[in-house]
Amino acid sequence: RFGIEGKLSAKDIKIVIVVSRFNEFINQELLNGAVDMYKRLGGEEKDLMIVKVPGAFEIPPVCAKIAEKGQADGILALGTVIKGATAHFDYVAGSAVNGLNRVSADYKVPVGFGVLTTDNIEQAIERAGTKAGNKGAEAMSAVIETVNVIRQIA
Ligand SMILES: O=c1[nH]c(NC[C@H](O)[C@H](O)[C@H](O)CO)c([N+](=O)[O-])c(=O)[nH]1
Repeated sequence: RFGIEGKLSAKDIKIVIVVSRFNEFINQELLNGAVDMYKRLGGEEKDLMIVKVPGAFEIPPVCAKIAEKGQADGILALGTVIKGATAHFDYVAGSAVNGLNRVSADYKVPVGFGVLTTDNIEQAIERAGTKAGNKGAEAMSAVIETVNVIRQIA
């Protein structure tokens, strides 16, 4: 059998969004875009849960717990890491992406990567619903599609 691809349908797909508060001016827009996309793809309120954490560094462990308890068909991680004066950016951004890769691999659960890692605030705003689109909406679409792919393989 060849040609597996995932439909862009959120029907009966349980999604948990884990969103961080740090840079919440941006993250609120990523969340708005993600929720809007979920509804547009036919997702229902009852199948969507939103979990807030302090910063991007705390996203992976919470995603791991959600995945371990089998509470979601797909997980969407939303956050914004903006390069500041310190090297903190590298550690936070690196730990977020490495941590999420582990969750996805360890629990075989699709994880949408909606964590912005930008050099400055302008770039973050561009990706949170202005000229470069909305990374939250894009990542939601990607995780929905991937859940539908996985369902055909299992
Ligand atoms: O989500 C972010 N957390 C950030 N730091 C906080 C980090 O995620 C943890 O919450 C904190 O270190 C406490 O564990 C950021 N910076 O420091 O720049 C950032 O840009 N984005």
